[in-house]
Amino acid sequence: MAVCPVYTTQSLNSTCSISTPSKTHFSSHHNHLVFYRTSKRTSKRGGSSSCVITCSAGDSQTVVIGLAADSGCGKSTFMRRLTSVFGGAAEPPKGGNPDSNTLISDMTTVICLDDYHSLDRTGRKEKGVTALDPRANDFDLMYEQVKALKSGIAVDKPIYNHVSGLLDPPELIKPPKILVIEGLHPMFDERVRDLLDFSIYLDISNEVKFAWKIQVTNFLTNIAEGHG
Ligand SMILES: Nc1ncnc2c1ncn2[C@@H]1O[C@H](COP(=O)(O)OP(=O)(O)OP(=O)(O)O)[C@@H](O)[C@H]1O
Ligand SMILES: O=C(CO)[C@H](O)[C@H](O)COP(=O)(O)O
Repeated sequence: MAVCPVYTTQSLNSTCSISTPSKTHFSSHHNHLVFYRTSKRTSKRGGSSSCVITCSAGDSQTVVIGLAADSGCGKSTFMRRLTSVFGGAAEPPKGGNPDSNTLISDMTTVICLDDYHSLDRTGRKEKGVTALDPRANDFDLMYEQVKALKSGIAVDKPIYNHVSGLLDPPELIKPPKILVIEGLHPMFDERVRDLLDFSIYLDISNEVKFAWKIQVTNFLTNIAEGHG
């Protein structure tokens, strides 16, 4: 399995290319990437190595990228960086639900798979399952909607409201050039997995994960105590 730092150029249909310098490293196996941190590596010639990844689909077809990671492992942070490289600021749908999890930029729409929770917060508590449990997610709807978007058909996607813990009325999602589905389970269901042109897993060690959690907790505590 090849391993190299992510000084990566990706090109889509040879018309769009991105360059994302990062300290994160990845290993490449077929078209699946596993990101992780490691010590600095250099090529045999002494310089940093680089890797070019190409992902393409038919001109009229939406390219679908799946980004999987556990909660709090940097999916949003990674996506913000990725979408900004594709162009334009990523923003929630204009005039829509202020608690929408969707981000739209010039070429890219990022859908959060939390929106396919079939059980709301109370429902999960009653059933004794977490959001990570496949039984708490509607994979049939996820498949139907990702398939429709990939085929150029708009969908009314549900919204899981992280503020209230409830399922809100759906929002209209139009097919973008690049569709990113990010969340706990973009690769769990075989039908959804087969729709992915490119998949990414952020594999964050517990040590780093806990450090980030502490960072967030300290930040929120400071705000709550008025030191923000
Ligand atoms: N590469 C990074 N370096 C340092 N901190 C990071 C990095 N990526 C994410 N973080 C921090 O980790 C925290 C969680 O990141 P983020 O919100 O992107 O994760 P998430 O997977 O989208 O979370 P959730 O599942 O709750 O939606 C944030 O405070 C963010 O600043
Ligand atoms: O972010 C998550 C998974 O990706 C959350 O863990 C899950 O959606 C449950 O959300 P909440 O704790 O707001 O009810």
